Amino acid sequence: MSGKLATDYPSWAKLQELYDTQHKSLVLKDLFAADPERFNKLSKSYDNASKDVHILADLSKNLVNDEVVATLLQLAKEANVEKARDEMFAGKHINTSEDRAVLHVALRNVGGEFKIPEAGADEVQGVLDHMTEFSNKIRSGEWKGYTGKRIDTIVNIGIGGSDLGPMMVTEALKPYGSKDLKMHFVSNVDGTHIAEVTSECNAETTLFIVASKTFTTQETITNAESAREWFLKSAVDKAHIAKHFVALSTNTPAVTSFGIDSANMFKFWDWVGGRYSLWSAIGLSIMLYIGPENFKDMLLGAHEMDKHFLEAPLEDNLPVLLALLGVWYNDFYGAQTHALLPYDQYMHKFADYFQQGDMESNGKFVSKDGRRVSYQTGPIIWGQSGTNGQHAFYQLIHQGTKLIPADFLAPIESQNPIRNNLHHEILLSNFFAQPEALAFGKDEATVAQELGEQKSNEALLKSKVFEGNRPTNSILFQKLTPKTLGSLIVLYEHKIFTQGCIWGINSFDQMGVELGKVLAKKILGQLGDASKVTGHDSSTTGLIKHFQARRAAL
Ligand SMILES: O=P(O)(O)OC[C@H]1O[C@](O)(CO)[C@@H](O)[C@@H]1O
Repeated sequence: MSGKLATDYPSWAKLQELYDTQHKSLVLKDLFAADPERFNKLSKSYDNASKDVHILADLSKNLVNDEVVATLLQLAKEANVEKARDEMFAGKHINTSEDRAVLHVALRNVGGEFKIPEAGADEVQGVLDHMTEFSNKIRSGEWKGYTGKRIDTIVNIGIGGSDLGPMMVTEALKPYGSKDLKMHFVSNVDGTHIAEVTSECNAETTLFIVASKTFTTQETITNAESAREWFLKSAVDKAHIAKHFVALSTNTPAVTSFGIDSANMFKFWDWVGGRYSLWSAIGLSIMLYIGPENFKDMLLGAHEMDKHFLEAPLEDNLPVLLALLGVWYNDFYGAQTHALLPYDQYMHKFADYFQQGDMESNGKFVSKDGRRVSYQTGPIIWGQSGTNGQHAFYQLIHQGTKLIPADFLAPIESQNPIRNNLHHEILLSNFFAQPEALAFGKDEATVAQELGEQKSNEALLKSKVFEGNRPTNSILFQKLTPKTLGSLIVLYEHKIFTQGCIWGINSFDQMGVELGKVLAKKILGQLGDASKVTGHDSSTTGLIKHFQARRAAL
């Protein structure tokens, strides 16, 4: 990493100048009218070697011209994105604040193609083999619960990266999931979460997966202890825990002191960041559900997108292009957010997943070398599946006062082509229509013509105008298979990496989550006794005391 700030690059100043002098003329209607080849020039195809993953990313509905694109690419060069990328793949300790390598790419290094020194290939394969053997036993019914019955319910207990990835992927790959396993995910420390889930479980046939990289996370350990207490109410004998609790962690001593046999621990390493860990042992719930072969396919799809990121020239490199366009809106247009809008019901957790992936990675105001940056870093990521979002928040995207760049994603083939694909055609009509409406809008003259007599109603006339010129990426993929999903996730992972690199921040630590945790621990020690409530501001003290008084009156 260069240790530079984004503002140190000559292309940064050039982009500002381009924005100042040209943004008023970057009007999609005009840009398309001026260049009939715009779609062909600005849409990029990705096909893997075996031709079973196809992605088309149409970037033409962005507020850019050739000069802006060239300058953005120049920014990637000046920021040494390629060098930083190569350093990540080579195992350099690019997570500088924690002095760690960042090697989630090693977890999907199918066939050992990349030579990555720090990540022991044997160890990675060893854990995959352990996961495979265990998954096969559960899925075949060979693994029995304490009364001799097969496991039919999986409860993954974890939070953040130890929850969101497995949950998003098991939802996305439901068509590949086992019909014999019911999947649950418990994350929130609110007792309601574990209580509601266990109320649907039978202790004799439930497997709890305690997923925590550190095995110290308060929410996860509390939920795991409650699950163990619930389980022992039925099973009584602690020896039965071995058949019903497994752990996914880097922390062997904490796992064994919890009472989980080290043989039932699936290991990973400190070079796997929590929000990049679904490819590791943290993905055990995914493998149990979709089976080892499909899990391997997902890794392969991920690996192939890694290769694309490594090998494609910057101007054809999908993660790099998405990242650069994001920087253009985030830093020059002042866009605060970025919406992820998958038109595939199976991807309904995709935006939730990348809220952590992106915001925990790039929500940083300090550069790698400790300087306060003077520009915007990570955007607010949000969204939900289409067409539901259309009936919730699209009003604001179309006619609100904020610029909201958005990615639309959709499969060409539906997993459920019911009624001769009628639903899918309606869905995709919306997928095509929304970016068109956002880009080209509807002008006052057209509205007036449509209104006829009513056009004299000025307020009505104005309220029906769509200004357009709202940028989108449209990403069409063939079908949401394990391989394709693996590729799509990695597309966004490397987008985040590229942006972090340009902004000069460390995308791989998460210091911003610590302070709240420390304060909560201190407050927990004071909650039981009003006389102990000290060391807070008057608001926090007032709130705690109000809670204590109302609780005491119960
Ligand atoms: O897997 P662990 O160690 O329980 O951590 C859970 C999550 O907590 C965080 O450390 C902070 O939210 C995330 O980065 C991580 O994914």
